[in-house]
Amino acid sequence: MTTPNIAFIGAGNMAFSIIGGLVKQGVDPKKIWATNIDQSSLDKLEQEFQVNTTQDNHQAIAQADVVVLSVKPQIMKDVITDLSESLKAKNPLIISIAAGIKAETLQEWVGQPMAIVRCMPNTPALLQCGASGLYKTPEVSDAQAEAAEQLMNAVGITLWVKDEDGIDAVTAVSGSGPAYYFLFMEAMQQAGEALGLDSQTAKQLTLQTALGAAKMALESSDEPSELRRKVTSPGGTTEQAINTFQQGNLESLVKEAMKAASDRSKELSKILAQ
Ligand SMILES: NC(=O)C1=CN([C@@H]2O[C@H](COP(=O)(O)OP(=O)(O)OC[C@H]3O[C@@H](n4cnc5c(N)ncnc54)[C@H](O)[C@@H]3O)[C@@H](O)[C@H]2O)C=CC1
Ligand SMILES: O=C(O)[C@@H]1CCC=N1
Repeated sequence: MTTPNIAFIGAGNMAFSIIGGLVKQGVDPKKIWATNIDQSSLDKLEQEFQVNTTQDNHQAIAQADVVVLSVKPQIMKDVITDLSESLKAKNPLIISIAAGIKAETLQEWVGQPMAIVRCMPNTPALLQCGASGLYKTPEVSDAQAEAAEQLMNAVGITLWVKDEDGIDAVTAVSGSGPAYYFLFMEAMQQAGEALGLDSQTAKQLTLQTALGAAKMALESSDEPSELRRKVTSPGGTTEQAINTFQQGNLESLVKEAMKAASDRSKELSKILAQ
């Protein structure tokens, strides 16, 4: 892909994953600028990926065709207010990865309508296995939308949502989703240990099983429910485990948990817009 100059403002965990994915995909690290108030985070990025780094957000924006806003939602207002003049002067495509901040709010903080793509990525971007949901404002040109899509395609799959509310759902599914699977892995490893396996054996079996199940679900023409059926012999062992999960209302718990994530995204939109 022809890479634009990209500035990551607030390059912490999530930006680290995206930058790592981009560089591993062959993007020229010299096209990437990363900023942070914390010099040790910048040193790590520079050592691992040889990208340009600076503590000066204005300097990074001055180089950029695309500005990725990747600070925590709670400090976004202060950061944008400070950068408002630089953003207006450069007029880049802005990609915000912050959970729960509406494009309209970002535009208000900049002080004028801007081309904004809201992107909800996830940390497996580091391994080019990310999943991102994208939403664009009317100010985004076709070329800019394509640039945003290409950028995030370099680190995984991208799907556009038509309504901005869709980003709340994407956040609950794939943005936060890796943490749900990690929690499940932790629980399976602990349960394996409780059944007598040593910690390393329980861990390796758990992780390889997660990988194998995800690969099968992705590559098979069968739906996950059918793949599950094929593992579950009538009167066998899996049936006992599945029955136990269902008696514990796993499905409704998952629904409730993901609604809580989506509700928090909506709630943040209201709180942070003030
Ligand atoms: N971590 C995740 O899995 C995901 C995070 N997000 C979003 O990504 C954003 C960042 O999240 P994380 O990377 O987890 O947070 P983080 O805290 O690791 O990264 C933010 C970085 O911004 C730096 N920073 C603070 N003030 C700054 C300033 N004035 N100028 C420059 N840098 C500054 C901090 O030192 C920190 O390293 C959030 O808005 C979050 O909603 C979205 C999807 C997934
Ligand atoms: O927990 C959060 O708020 C962020 C957004 C999605 C994943 N991490």
